[in-house]
Amino acid sequence: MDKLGANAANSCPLTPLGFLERAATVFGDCTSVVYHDTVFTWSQTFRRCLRLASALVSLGIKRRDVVSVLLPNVPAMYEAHFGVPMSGAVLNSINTRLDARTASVLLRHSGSKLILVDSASLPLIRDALQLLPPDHEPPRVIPVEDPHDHETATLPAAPAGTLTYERLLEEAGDPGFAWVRPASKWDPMVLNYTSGTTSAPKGVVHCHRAIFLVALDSLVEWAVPPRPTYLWTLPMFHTNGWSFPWGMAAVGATNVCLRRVDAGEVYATIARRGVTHLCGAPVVLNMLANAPEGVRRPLPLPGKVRILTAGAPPPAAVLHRTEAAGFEVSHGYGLTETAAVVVTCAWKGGEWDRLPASERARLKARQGVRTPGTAELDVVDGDTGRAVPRDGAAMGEVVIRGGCVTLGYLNDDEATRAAIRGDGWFYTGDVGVMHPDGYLEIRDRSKDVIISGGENISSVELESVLYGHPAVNEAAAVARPDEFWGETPCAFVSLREGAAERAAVTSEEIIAWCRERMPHYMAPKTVVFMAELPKTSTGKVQKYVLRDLAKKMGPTTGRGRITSKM
Ligand SMILES: Nc1ncnc2c1ncn2[C@@H]1O[C@H](COP(=O)(O)OP(=O)(O)OP(=O)(O)O)[C@@H](O)[C@H]1O
Repeated sequence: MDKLGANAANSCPLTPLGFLERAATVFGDCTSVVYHDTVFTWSQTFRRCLRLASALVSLGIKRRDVVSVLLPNVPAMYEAHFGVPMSGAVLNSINTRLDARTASVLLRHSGSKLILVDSASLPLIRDALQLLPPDHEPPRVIPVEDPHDHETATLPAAPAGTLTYERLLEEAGDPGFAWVRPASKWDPMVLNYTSGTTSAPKGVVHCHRAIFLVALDSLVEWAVPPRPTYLWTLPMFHTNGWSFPWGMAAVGATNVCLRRVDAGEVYATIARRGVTHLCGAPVVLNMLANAPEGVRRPLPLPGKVRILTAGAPPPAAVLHRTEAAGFEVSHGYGLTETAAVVVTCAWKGGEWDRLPASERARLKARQGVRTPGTAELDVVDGDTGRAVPRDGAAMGEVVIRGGCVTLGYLNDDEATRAAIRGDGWFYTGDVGVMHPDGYLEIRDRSKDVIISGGENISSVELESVLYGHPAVNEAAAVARPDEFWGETPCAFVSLREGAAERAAVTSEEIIAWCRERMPHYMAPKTVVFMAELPKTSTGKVQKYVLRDLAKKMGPTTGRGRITSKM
């Protein structure tokens, strides 16, 4: 036994890029990507990705160079997930909703050599490049045109001779290219910036091995069958669409691209294409569930549509409403640093299935257990580093270990050391409890906990009660300074369009609703109505913006309740 181990045949570097080569063999004539009337098969997608990879090499891109993309969910974005790393480069997806200043900071930080840019984002990228320091070599810009989009179609065409994406593939691409395989499973493959919810975005690097593991793990955990029809509602720029660009090649899916996500388009596409699977942050579920009846067509849904939600805590009321609209919802938890969902509320069936719908939603709002591919998950006490009791009450920091964890933050050793510690855990910065049945429940981000009179108040718990109010569309709770208690909860809410209860709702009523359902000290002392809550580009509520607003309102005086409209 002692002499056996790794050998030349069993230790070739793990990479998800091989999924595409296999898909071209198994599913060669089946649809791979569809966007309006553009339809590709798996053998075409494979050849287009090889063309992209070889064209990048011909432009001077080398192993470990960073190649960025600033694209919505169009076919070129899907192809970049294979084509860019098949050239040996590291794929860096930039969020299309960023402003020029942030995009410029990311381009500078990543040292990006080339960027594929959607026509609609060309003005933004031009501004971003102008903000780069004069001694910084700017990335080469390759425009990606979209003949199907009426907004970009009205933009002036690229000047003759411009090397656009399609011309690059056509003129410099070799469909028989021997793609650049990673030299090691640890070779970097993707660089993603965090959403910037709590601090400036950090550059998270993942290797081929991690992406290989999480892509397969996510398919297994979500029980994705062969040949699903997958609707791209989740932006691929958001943590690489939680690894599903690669996973969908492994199962030979039909990838239905969607440039913009609105409820009407999603419902219409589900019916037109026979969609079976889609992913979305809770904000997308809320949009689908709260869409007016005229938009929610056809009713009932034409077939089983499964949604995986992650990215922010889904309130039980939102899960309940989405399932009532006919979707089958799975709930997962992950971070940019874990490349995809690594914890899921694995559904036990049996007794759980027999519970009332609202109780099922409450159970499903828990984040759950580690996925099969994640080695370990725990909640530890910040002072002792020991696991907290599994009593559903003791709070601690959520820690994870496994092949999914990032190589680290690009050019930020201090942040890497703070997150990946000597004790072998990755510290998530999320606060949670472990229930007696071994299921994790996130209570907050450590920076979002409200501390009132020495008691920790979970903003997530309070939000879940607020979401249960029939007139509430969105809710977020933050700390407001208080002269007596230190901090008190301040709720920001937007109201549902057309809800009968909307006209009559008052802040007193919202406060009373909460006080009936939770300990009084946890109920908001202040309620602020807003037309819409401020969100990050990945759809998360920007609590730091709300915290600033709450601070600017000045301290409450302990017992006073102040309400306002914004
Ligand atoms: N199912 C979930 N339930 C609760 N929170 C979730 C869930 N999924 C993700 N999250 C939250 O999202 C975070 C990961 O988000 P992401 O990696 O996009 O960047 P960010 O943390 O929002 O940004 P930054 O690190 O720059 O502040 C997690 O740490 C957690 O707080």
